[in-house]
Amino acid sequence: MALDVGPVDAPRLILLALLGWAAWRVIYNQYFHPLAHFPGPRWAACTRLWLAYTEVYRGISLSDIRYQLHRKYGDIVRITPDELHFANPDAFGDIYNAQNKWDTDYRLYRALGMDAAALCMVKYEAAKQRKDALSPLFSRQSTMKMQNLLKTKVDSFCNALTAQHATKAASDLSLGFRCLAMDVITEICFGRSVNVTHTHNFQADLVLALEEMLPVFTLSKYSVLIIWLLRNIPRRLASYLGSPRLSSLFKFQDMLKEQIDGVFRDPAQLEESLYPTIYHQLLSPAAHKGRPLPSKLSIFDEARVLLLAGTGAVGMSLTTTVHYVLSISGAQESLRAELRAVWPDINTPPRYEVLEKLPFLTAIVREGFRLFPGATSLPRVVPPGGAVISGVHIPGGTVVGQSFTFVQHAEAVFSDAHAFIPERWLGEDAKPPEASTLAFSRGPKSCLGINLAHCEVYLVLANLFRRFEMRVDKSRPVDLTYKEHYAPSFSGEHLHVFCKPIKV
Ligand code: HEM
Repeated sequence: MALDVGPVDAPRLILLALLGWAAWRVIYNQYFHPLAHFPGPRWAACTRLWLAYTEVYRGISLSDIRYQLHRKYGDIVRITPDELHFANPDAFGDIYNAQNKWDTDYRLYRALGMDAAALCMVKYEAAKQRKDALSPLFSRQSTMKMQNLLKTKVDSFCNALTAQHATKAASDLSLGFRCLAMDVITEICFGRSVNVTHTHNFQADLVLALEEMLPVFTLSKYSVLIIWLLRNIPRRLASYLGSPRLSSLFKFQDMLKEQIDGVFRDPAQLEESLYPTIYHQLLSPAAHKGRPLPSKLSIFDEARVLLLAGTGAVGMSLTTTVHYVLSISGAQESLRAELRAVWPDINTPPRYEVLEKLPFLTAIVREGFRLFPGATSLPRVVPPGGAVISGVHIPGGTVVGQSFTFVQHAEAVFSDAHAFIPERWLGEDAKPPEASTLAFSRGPKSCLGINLAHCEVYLVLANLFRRFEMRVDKSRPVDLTYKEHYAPSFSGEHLHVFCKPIKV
C-alpha cells in the first residue's frame, strides 16, 4: 500500500529523516568509523561540532586544545571524526616531506575564502602547477636582485624609528615590523608599495584590518555561510560588523582589481616595470608550460594570499626575536659588536650575503624562527592506500596534522625548549641549520617566501641593532600569548621599544 504523505507531513518526514541520518552518523562515527579505536573526547569522535563549540563558543585557542588533549589521551588524538593530531615530534617528518604528494583538507584551506590561490587549492597537482609558476619570483637569486629595494624600505623604517624617538616616545615595533613587511611585499608583488611605514607610530589601518580578519577564519572553518560572506558581504555591513578599518582593506582590494584589469587589458604595460611582479609570472605562458593562464579572480586571490602571508609571519617572528634579544642582558651589545666588525662606517651597510655569515646574528635569527609559534597544524589528507605516521598505520582519507610547536617547542628536540638560547645553534654541538626552518614547513606546500623572509629578517635585525640602542618600555610589558586562527595572532600588549639612534 502506498504511503499517503500529505503536504503537512512532508516537512515532518524530512526532519525525521535528517535526525535519523544525524543519529546514524553519530553512532557510525563512534563505533564503526575506521578511526573508532583512536583515543580522544567522545563528542569529538561523534561530530565536528565539538571542536566548533570548544574553539568558537568557549573561545579556547586550538593550540591549547591540542596540548590539553594530548596530556589526557597520549600521542595520537582523534580531534574530529575524521582527523588525527600527533604529539610525537617524529610524526612531523612523516606528514610534511617532499615525497608526500598529499592533498590538503578543504575545511581549513577553503575557510580562507581565497580558493583560487595556490595556498588554498586542495588538490596537490593544481597547487603545485601554480606554485611552480610563482616560485622564480621568490628564488634566492631573485631575492638577491631585489635587495636594494628591500634596503630602501628598511631605511624608511629606520627613519620612522628615529622620528618617533625625537618625540621621546617608544615605537610600537609589533606594528612597525608588520608595516615594514607589508611595504616590502606590496612593492615586490605588485610593483606598488602601500607605504604604511610612514603612518604615525605604525598605527596603519591596513595592518590592523588584517589582524582583525584573523578570527573570522576560525569561524569560517565551521560555516560555509561565513565563507560566502567573506566574498560577498556588502562593504557597509562588513565595516559595521567589523570595524571602519576594513574600508582600508577594501580600498586596497580595489587597487588590486584595477591593476589586474589593467594588465589584462594591456599586457604591454608590464614591460615598463623596473622589477618583475606577480603579474609577470602569472601571465607568462612559459611559466605555465602551455597550460591555461589563471583568471582575473585567481590572480586576485593569489595577490591577497601574498599580502597576508608576506606581512603577518615576518612581522610577528621579528617581534618575537627582538623581544627575546632585549630580554637577555648583554645580548644586544654582543650583537652590535659583531655587526660593527663588518659594518664599521654607519653609512655603508653590508649586503645580506655578508650578514648571513655572521655567527651570532645567524644564531639569533634561527632561535627566533624556532620560538615563533608559526604555523598551526596544517591538515593533510592521507592517500587511499593509508600511511604510517609515528609508527602507526593510518587509514586512507584520514585528515592528519601536527602543530609545528610540537616539534619546535619540544623538550625532546630542544632542551630548555621555551627559553631563547641562541648558543644552541653555535659550536660543535650546534643543532643542524635545517632545524631552524621548520617554521616554514616542509614538502610541496612549504613556504614560497622563505628566501625573502630570511633576507628581510637579517636586514632588519642588522639595521636595528647597528643603528639603534634599544630599551624596552617597561611601563607596557609585552605579552606574546597567542591565539591560533590559521595563523597565530598576538592579541596582548605590543612590543614598545625606545630606539635611540647611534651616530657612528
Ligand atoms: C617568518 C616568515 C614566514 C613564515 C614563518 C612562513 C611560514 C609559512 C608556512 C608554514 C607555510 C605553509 C602553509 C600551509 O601549508 O598551509 C607558508 C606558505 C606560504 N608562504 Fe610563508 N612564511 C613566512 C614568510 C612568507 C613571506 C615573506 C611570503 C611572501 C612571499 C610567504 C608566502 C607564502 C605563500 C605564498 C605560501 C603558500 C605556499 C603554497 O601555496 O604552497 N611567506 N609559509
